[in-house]
Amino acid sequence: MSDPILNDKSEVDKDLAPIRAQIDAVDAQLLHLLNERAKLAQAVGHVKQKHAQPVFRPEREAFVLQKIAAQNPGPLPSHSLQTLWREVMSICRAMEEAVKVAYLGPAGTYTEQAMYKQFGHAIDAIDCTTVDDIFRTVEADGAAFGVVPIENSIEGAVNRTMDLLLASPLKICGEVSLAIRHSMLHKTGDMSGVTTIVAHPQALAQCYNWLKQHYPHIEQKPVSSNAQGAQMAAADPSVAAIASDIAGTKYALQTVAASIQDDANNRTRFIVLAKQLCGISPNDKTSIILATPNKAGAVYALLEPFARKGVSMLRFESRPARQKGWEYFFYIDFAGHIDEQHVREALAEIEANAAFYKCLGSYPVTS
Ligand SMILES: O=C(O)C(=O)C[C@]1(C(=O)O)C=C[C@@H](O)C=C1
Repeated sequence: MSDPILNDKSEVDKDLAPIRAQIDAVDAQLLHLLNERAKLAQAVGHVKQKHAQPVFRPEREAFVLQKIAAQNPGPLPSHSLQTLWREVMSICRAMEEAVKVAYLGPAGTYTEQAMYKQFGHAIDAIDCTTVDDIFRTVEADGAAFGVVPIENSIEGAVNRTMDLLLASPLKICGEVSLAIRHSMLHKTGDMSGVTTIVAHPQALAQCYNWLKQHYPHIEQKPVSSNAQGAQMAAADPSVAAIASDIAGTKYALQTVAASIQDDANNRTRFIVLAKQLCGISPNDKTSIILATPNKAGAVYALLEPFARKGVSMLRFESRPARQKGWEYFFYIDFAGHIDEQHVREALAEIEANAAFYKCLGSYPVTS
């Protein structure tokens, strides 16, 4: 008697074979077209080299991604295609030149995730131990770009980044927003012998209620990054770490509990630092730092040109000024690009009246 399972299998194979032949044919076309695209990127690379232009053009990539979503006939979701296209552009870019990007390491941090989200994986990633290190590396041309966290939806601004932006000559040429999902990670998954939970102080704060409810008696120890905590947990079973599942996989840890952050909408925004300025994209924002003379109504008066010229403010943060004479520096993000007429006019008036003015750059908005 013939085996029914084998019979079924050959039936399935018979039905699949013609569809798989079509997939093979489509793959061959994709392969050809992707290589054609890479050759064109190489040609772009030669032109850029001739005119000493930077290889990475965030505004052009923003246009390409917008076009992909606008022209997408489906059924593939646009956001998935955009993820794919970021990698395609990353590989094409690498054919022009290997782009060096400094990030807050070690491997497995959220900053690493943000870097790959922005640049794709075909880059030379350089891991740095502090935000200061990233600024220094890019300033000294050790990397063309740096990715640093700037604000978290629960914890607010990353003060060190804000302070360094004030002093550094670097510009902002991009931003990345990342959903932050923390997991409790342990070498074996058995928490009974754990005496210490380690994580970056922001991660400990973001899981405050969950930790109070589940592990109120275990000591919490802040470390310089969640990935460093994951490394510690991998080496010592008395240590558990709060970090991403990606870090867990990287350091061969078990997930004891996933998504333990107190706020389900926990997001961190990162910025991309560079020496280069960014051209106009389909949807830009600009970041500036201001200080006003210390008198009543000064901030209102200083920002009045924004209202008059129709410029929308997106973010307003203050940092205490250390120098004498000013009380605060104001960090302002607004919609638009410095090369747009109405923005240029508003900024010219603001700069003329400010006690301090610094433009950090215009760059494509990302969700
Ligand atoms: O259009 C360019 O300037 C390119 O270099 C091509 C390309 C792409 O692959 O589409 C690659 C890198 C740039 O960052 C932008 C776009």
